[in-house]
Amino acid sequence: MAGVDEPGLPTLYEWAGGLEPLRRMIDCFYDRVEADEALSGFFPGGVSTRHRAHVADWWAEVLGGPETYTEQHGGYEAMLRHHLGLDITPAQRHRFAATMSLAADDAALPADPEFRAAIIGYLEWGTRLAVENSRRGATPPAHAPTPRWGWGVAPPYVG
Ligand code: HEM
Repeated sequence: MAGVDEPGLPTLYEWAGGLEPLRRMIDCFYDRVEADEALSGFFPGGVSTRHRAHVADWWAEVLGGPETYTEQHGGYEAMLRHHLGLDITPAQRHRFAATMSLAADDAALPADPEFRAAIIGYLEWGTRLAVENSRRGATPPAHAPTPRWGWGVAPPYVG
């Protein structure tokens, strides 16, 4: 899948180094979540390998990689379904986002400001939507494409 940026720019997926580094980030993230008193309650019994793989596939697709989540795991509709009714609080959202930022460091993802700003932008957006969609009685769009994220206002500087 092409990125959403100007032609010639690498996708965020390519810049990250492909699926393996994203899997590493998600693994580091859920290892932290399992030990986190604010977040572990969402995953009674721990976070399965299957769950970790699905979430890594979601991130890969959003960042411009292969469309595995849409083709094999149910796409936007499945992702949405998993969050309905979770009733995520703002404090839990913040911990989730901060923990993912730490996990990006744990996994030694590229640390340049442009890449990190872009993925944190997606994280902030996605977690805030997750809070809204998880509220009791929420009526989010039933169908939507899997989002695509790009570099936004700060692509890598090419001198
Ligand atoms: C950028 C933000 C987020 C992304 C990209 C994301 C992604 C996903 C995806 C793709 C799934 C489904 C995995 C599958 O298909 O098996 C999922 C499930 C889940 N997510 Fe999120 N999520 C986000 C935010 C959150 C937040 C803020 C929380 C809670 C604090 C949360 C808690 C959960 C839980 C508990 C499940 C599993 C539910 C179940 O198994 O029934 N997520 N997430």
